[in-house]
Amino acid sequence: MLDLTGPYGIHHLPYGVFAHDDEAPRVGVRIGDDVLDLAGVEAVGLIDSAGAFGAPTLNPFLAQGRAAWAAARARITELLRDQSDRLDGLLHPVAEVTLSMPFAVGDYVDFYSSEHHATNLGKLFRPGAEPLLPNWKHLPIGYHGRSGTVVVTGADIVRPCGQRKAPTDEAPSFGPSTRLDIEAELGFVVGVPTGLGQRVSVDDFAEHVFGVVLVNDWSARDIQGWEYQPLGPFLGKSFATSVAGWVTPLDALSAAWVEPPAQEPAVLPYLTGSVNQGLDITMTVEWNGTVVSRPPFAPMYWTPAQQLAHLTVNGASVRTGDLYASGTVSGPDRDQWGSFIELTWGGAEPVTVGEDKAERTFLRDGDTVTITAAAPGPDGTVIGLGEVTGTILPAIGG
Ligand SMILES: O=C(O)/C=C/C(=O)CC(=O)CC(=O)O
Ligand SMILES: [Ca+2]
Ligand SMILES: [Mg+2]
Repeated sequence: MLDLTGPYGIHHLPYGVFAHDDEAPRVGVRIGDDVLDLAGVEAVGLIDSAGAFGAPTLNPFLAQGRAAWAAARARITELLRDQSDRLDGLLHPVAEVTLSMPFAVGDYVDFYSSEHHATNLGKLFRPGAEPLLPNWKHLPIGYHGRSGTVVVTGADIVRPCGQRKAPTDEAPSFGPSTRLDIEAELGFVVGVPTGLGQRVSVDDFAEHVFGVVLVNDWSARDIQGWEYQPLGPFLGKSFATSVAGWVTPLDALSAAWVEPPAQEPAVLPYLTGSVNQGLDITMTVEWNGTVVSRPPFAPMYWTPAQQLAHLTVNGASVRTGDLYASGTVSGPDRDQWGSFIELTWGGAEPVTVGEDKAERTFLRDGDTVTITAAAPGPDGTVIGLGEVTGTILPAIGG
């Protein structure tokens, strides 16, 4: 029996790319603990995606736009409700498939939209200075990341090497990062592209963005702390960024929209709109199996629609498969912070993790971090987002 009511029930239907046995990777939709092979469903004539579901990435489907996304979702819902035996052989247990990158990442942008995270990092990176810089409440701060190093959940993360220089060091040194960290984030996946010179208004967000995916923006704080001024993060974050294998369509999140925090001072008109909402999503961060934090997305200061409006206000185009991440999701309370540099306050206050109750400040080789999340679905149901996991491997050639 298919599980139609759980966190991956019929109200959710996230898309991913999977391979089963020796078959080529193709698009599937998750239902409970199973994956429905949508390329197979199309091959037997039960759905029509103009071939998009046979592709090894979601990109062709993402490019089709909101009407096609809605039609596919309606048809898949109908087929699963019928539980027709025509789907026999097209459902595979999730445990028996291999997930690959769900979409080919176009450009990758990382924002910095949690006031709590920005304040904490300001205090840790720039002690004695005003933690929030003067521009922070006027525009969603972000930087362009490295799309070629975005990897899917389960990929091992090799500890990066680089230059670092603590304020007390006389000169920089080179070696494996000793302050390797995570950042729990929510990513937004662009479906419908824009041309050069075109802006996406706050109200047009849902015409362009297909859905959301959990992100772990691995960060080497020692490398970052030395290199980041004045141009921002570079090699301290570009070695790897992990995403979950399942992309949750916005259409599944209709019950999760919430009023975002009030913005004071008032923002410029291009950052306003009649539909400008936050999402009631709560993440769970596990370090070697121990839950160390539950970051809430609802208090994020800048909304995803404002982020996209800002990203395109200068006429920069977006492409199908572009990924923009929210920035680290940290809430007001200590057990809601989305990075270890915050949770251990710069490495000064270790946390206890794992079965062996080991003390940790930053990541050690062999450590595993897993991020999941939950959001309200329609009629009291729950949407489970997940999971993005990665294990740290020793540095190479340090
Ligand atoms: O305040 C800083 O200098 C640095 C902040 C970050 O490292 C955060 C970042 O990558 C953006 C985010 O995830 O919020
Ligand atoms: Ca980040
Ligand atoms: Mg990264």
